[in-house]
Amino acid sequence: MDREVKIRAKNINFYYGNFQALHNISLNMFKNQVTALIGPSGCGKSTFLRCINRMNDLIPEARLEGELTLDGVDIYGPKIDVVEIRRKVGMVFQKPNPFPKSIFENVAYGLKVNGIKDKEFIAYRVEESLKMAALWSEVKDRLQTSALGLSGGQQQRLCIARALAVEPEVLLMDEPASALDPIATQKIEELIFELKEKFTIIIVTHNMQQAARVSDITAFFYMGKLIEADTTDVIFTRPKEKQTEEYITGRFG
Ligand SMILES: Nc1ncnc2c1ncn2[C@@H]1O[C@H](COP(=O)(O)OP(=O)(O)OP(=O)(O)O)[C@@H](O)[C@H]1O
Repeated sequence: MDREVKIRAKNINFYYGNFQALHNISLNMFKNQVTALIGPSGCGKSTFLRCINRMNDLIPEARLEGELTLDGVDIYGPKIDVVEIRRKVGMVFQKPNPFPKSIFENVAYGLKVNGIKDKEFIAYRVEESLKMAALWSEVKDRLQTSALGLSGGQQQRLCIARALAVEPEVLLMDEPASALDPIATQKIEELIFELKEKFTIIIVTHNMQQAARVSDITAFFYMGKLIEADTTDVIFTRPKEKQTEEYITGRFG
């Protein structure tokens, strides 16, 4: 398969003060593929994910070493505009976190923050984004009602639409379905499958079946180290490392 590297991590070390949370992580993440980060609690999956859009910058005493590139450009380079990185690399969190505003305003938010004032364009992007997030048909007649009136699954798809509105290239998802029921989870998984046609997706999940269902590449983290990364099929059927095998067969973690 001809795969284009979208994000390249090379020898990443990450520290919270004196505590080293990531040890020498090197991983290629490919365009239009889903990369799943799996591993037991506290192994550094979310930390690694947050390095990609510089969310960890907000944490005092946090420090990164190594090289992280997006389309070959250093995400931590001196000339980088962090706001632009976060536009290109959108994020969806574990708990749906819509703003206490209307459905429309939630999706339009990022556009307005980016200085877009053209109302017609905003309305067009809101509709497009809600369609991409498979939510449009459920909300098109109530766009001006509060987002907080939506179900948990709908709220999460709204947060995905909000992330998509500013036309990102990469979508980071930190356990996006862990707070949802099985039906809402299935919808999110189907959505991920559709979205990878347009975006590069990196997902943290505790749920190994989910990783197996949605991802092309799986990376197994353990105690801040990347133990093994390979195609999802290889990781789940014939991993090379004993620790990976023990984890995916449920013998620890
Ligand atoms: N803001 C922070 N300050 C200090 N230490 C932190 C911070 N965030 C995470 N850590 C520590 O870094 C390590 C990795 O945490 P991280 O949240 O990345 O793991 P994780 O694999 O995503 O875990 P989980 O699956 O439970 O979310 C843990 O030991 C955690 O306690």
